[in-house]
Amino acid sequence: MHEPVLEARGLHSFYGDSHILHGVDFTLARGEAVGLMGRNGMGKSTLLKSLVGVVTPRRGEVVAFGRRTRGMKVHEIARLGISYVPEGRGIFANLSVRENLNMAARADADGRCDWTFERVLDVFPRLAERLGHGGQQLSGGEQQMLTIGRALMTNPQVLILDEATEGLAPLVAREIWRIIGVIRDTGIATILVDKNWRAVSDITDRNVILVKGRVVFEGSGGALRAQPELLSEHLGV
Ligand SMILES: Nc1ncnc2c1ncn2[C@@H]1O[C@H](COP(=O)(O)OP(=O)(O)OP(=O)(O)O)[C@@H](O)[C@H]1O
Repeated sequence: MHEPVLEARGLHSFYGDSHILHGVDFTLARGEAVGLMGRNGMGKSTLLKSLVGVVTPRRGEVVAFGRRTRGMKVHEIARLGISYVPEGRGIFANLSVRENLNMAARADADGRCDWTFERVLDVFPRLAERLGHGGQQLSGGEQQMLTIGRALMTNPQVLILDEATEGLAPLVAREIWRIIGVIRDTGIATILVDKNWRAVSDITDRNVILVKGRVVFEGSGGALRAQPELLSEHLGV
């Protein structure tokens, strides 16, 4: 296996007195795509937020690119090469598509700029046709594309997508899945959370199921499909 780029070791995270993560271990290797699954409220978003420093774990540690992140600020962790796209869309509604993309641009931690404006537009031909449009003029699917495009403009080594297809029509969601597949093929390590476990596991190398803040399964899409009882018990399908 490749070296880990992001790791959680024995994470315990809380909101006030609510104990949400109960000793979660999680690893993402360089270039790997991992699906994070589980029913509503099981702690998926909390794990993502703990990995990127939005939530500070009370116990355990997060290691990003070999560095312990405890005490680091959210933007400092991001600068190591992690782009986190939370639920909902992170664009500037009053700026154009072009401005939204250019604003996000930065080199990676080694000063490399593999993802240029042009390359991002190659992945999102739809955005290329709407460069002058304001964010608020875009459809939900286009806003999601712009959100992911902005994430790529930061030249991340790790891309974390929480519910990227939420609320999108099936055809639009399918286009987003195609794009996520293209991004994975470029070698960016990816963590995906999405209600559509089938679409997730078609793309990922490995999948992790969380139940009440604990990892109960880790395996390939094939292993997941071969255990329908897991799917019905933990994913409600
Ligand atoms: N800011 C918060 N303050 C208090 N409790 C929270 C907060 N955010 C989430 N929770 C609670 O923490 C638990 C885990 O939520 P989390 O969002 O991590 O789950 P999830 O698996 O991502 O599910 P969902 O798909 O519903 O977002 C839930 O019980 C939720 O109500």
